[in-house]
Amino acid sequence: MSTSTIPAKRQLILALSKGRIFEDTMPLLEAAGITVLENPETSRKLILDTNDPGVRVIIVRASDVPTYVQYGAADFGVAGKDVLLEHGGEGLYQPIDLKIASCRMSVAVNAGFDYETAVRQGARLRVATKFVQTAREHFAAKGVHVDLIKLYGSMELAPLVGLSDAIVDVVSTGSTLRANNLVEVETIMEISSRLVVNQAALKLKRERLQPILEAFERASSKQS
Ligand SMILES: Nc1ncnc2c1ncn2[C@@H]1O[C@H](COP(=O)(O)OP(=O)(O)OP(=O)(O)O)[C@@H](O)[C@H]1O
Ligand SMILES: O=P(O)(O)OC[C@H]1O[C@H](OP(=O)(O)OP(=O)(O)O)[C@H](O)[C@@H]1O
Repeated sequence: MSTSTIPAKRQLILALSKGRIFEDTMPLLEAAGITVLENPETSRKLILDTNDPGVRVIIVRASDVPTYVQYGAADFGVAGKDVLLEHGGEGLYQPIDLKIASCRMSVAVNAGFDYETAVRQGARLRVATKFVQTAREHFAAKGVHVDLIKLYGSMELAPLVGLSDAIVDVVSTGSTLRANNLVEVETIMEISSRLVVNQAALKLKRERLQPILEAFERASSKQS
């Protein structure tokens, strides 16, 4: 059956990012009976077919997943809590914590930097991060004055070359911090990835979406 014979309200588009989110979402899709027929690591295609002619996967940057879903260009997607907090969640229904791509959001500094004393003495800190909303809220709640420097990657470099006193970044094994002689001084929050659904799609395509959401929920609760 070609996609053109499937009514629009039965066609679904899922937004995923390459790498850990794509890989960790595959078993959940399999649990819903959906197999992606192409591998984004080896193919340059951005729209991937599945064994279900009514379901396609689009490959976008991790931080762009909420935007595609918010505007309805994708019906649903998978995004980290870190990314969702920066986006704000407008237009998104977030029904399931998939408990994949688990990590934590932390503050880290150069091994020699006395963060506690700097905070206690009311120093103004320069903080480099991709997660400016989360960092702003964290330091405001602590009453710490910060100048935030927006970066798009490799945050760990910033304190090493004097761009910042501290970073706010995600940490999993801690090996990137250790390799760069940085220490974690505060955990801001635990992070995992969530299923996000376009609010209009949830109403208009509920019949098609519901069984997939239920399969994701069952499969993710088995993983935890
Ligand atoms: N080291 C890690 N271990 C486990 N989960 C992680 C790790 N790093 C990031 N994550 C989680 O996985 C999600 C996707 O990470 P990924 O590295 O694929 O994208 P990114 O490079 O951070 O995003 P972008 O390409 O938009 O800059 C993150 O939003 C975060 O929730
Ligand atoms: O504590 P660890 O296990 O070392 O993980 C932390 C690292 O993981 C992420 O980077 P990633 O591997 O996703 O590379 P990226 O920054 O290029 O996305 C994050 O930005 C840290 O650098």
